[in-house]
Amino acid sequence: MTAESDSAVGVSATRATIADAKRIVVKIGSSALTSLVGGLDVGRLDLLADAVEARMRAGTDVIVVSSGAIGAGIAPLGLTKRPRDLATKQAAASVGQLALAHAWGTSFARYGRTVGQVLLTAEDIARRTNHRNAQRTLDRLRSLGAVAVVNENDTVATAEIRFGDNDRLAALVAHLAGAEALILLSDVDGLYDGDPRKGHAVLIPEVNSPEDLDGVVAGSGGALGTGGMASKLSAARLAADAGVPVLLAAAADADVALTTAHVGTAFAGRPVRLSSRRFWVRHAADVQGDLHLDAGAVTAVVGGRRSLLSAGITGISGRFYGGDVVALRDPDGLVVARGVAAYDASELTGMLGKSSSDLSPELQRPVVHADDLVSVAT
Ligand SMILES: Nc1ncnc2c1ncn2[C@@H]1O[C@H](COP(=O)(O)OP(=O)(O)O)[C@@H](O)[C@H]1O
Ligand SMILES: N[C@@H](CCC(=O)OP(=O)(O)O)C(=O)O
Repeated sequence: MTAESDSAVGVSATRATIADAKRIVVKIGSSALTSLVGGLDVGRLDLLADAVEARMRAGTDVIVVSSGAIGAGIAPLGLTKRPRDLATKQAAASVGQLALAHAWGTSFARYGRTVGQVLLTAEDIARRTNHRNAQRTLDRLRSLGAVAVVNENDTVATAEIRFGDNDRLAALVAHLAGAEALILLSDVDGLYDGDPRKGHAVLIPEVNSPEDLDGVVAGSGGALGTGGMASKLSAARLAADAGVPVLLAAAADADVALTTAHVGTAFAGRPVRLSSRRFWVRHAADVQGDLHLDAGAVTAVVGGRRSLLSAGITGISGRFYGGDVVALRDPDGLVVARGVAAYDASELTGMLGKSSSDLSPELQRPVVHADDLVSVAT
């Protein structure tokens, strides 16, 4: 089989997985749902609800992640462009979220379908107990036949604890909900090798490995979008780690995207997904402190996938407790891995640089066990 036909098989396999998935997350970007002059585009929203309803009737559980709160709040507040400061963004979101939820509710009511609004902060996903709460709410909405419409809880999220963009939120929700596919709908019809607004660019139909992204320039978003193409690529990587394939397509093609998936760019999921715990360590958890490693420990942990022992730690920073996630830094200060610390920072202070035989028996466990450790490079 030639390399070309191999990749053709890859194309149909990923798209078939997306088309056949029994649980999916569909994320709609602000750029597709709102405009600066017209505000919320209710006609577009109806078409999206039509496509989601059709897929649900075909037997798939669908969770919607809808951006657009800030975009929908701009005109009613008499603003003329997307605000930049946090307080005005939050004011716009508080006005716009009401309009957005109402529009989704009205649109799905055409089918007798009930909508549940789920507003999440990054903390709701970073803490494992909150994480389970969100999971239970989504599960119960599904079992009651309602469709969940998720957005970031913009009015309470501060700059430090934001998801940053809804592409990332959608990928985290896909993991949390055990979805088998993620569909990102935007104002662009797929991934191009460069920003299509800036001149000639070529559509990339399939991304099967990081090498397929060589030379791709992921530019910024439009006047209303948040992260541009860079945030979609990092969300696709995050979803791939959870074994979830991603389709990036235009919202105008939502019907095709949600039926055959024969449109846009398809990103393959990892064949071997990270365990739920390691996924959480790498992508979802908040980092509470840092461990500074010597060169030998970096090699053992990153290259050899071994547990981190106190002998290889030269310093610590931050106030963390056993069970918290910490960043592991190399001698140049670069983060090379993340892991769950087995000890409190206060206990670790007296253990630095000591080999296990110099420590009392209760302190001889690894500082970060290999099962709780994820390199940031792989
Ligand atoms: N390499 C690229 N391929 C496709 N689109 C790109 C690329 N680089 C930048 N873009 C721009 O990213 C925009 C989509 O991002 P964004 O505005 O954040 O969308 P959304 O609101 O759907 O999240 C598109 O309008 C497109 O012009
Ligand atoms: N929570 C924000 C969405 C921020 C965001 O990520 O927007 P987008 O890049 O359009 O998906 C809002 O509803 O306006």
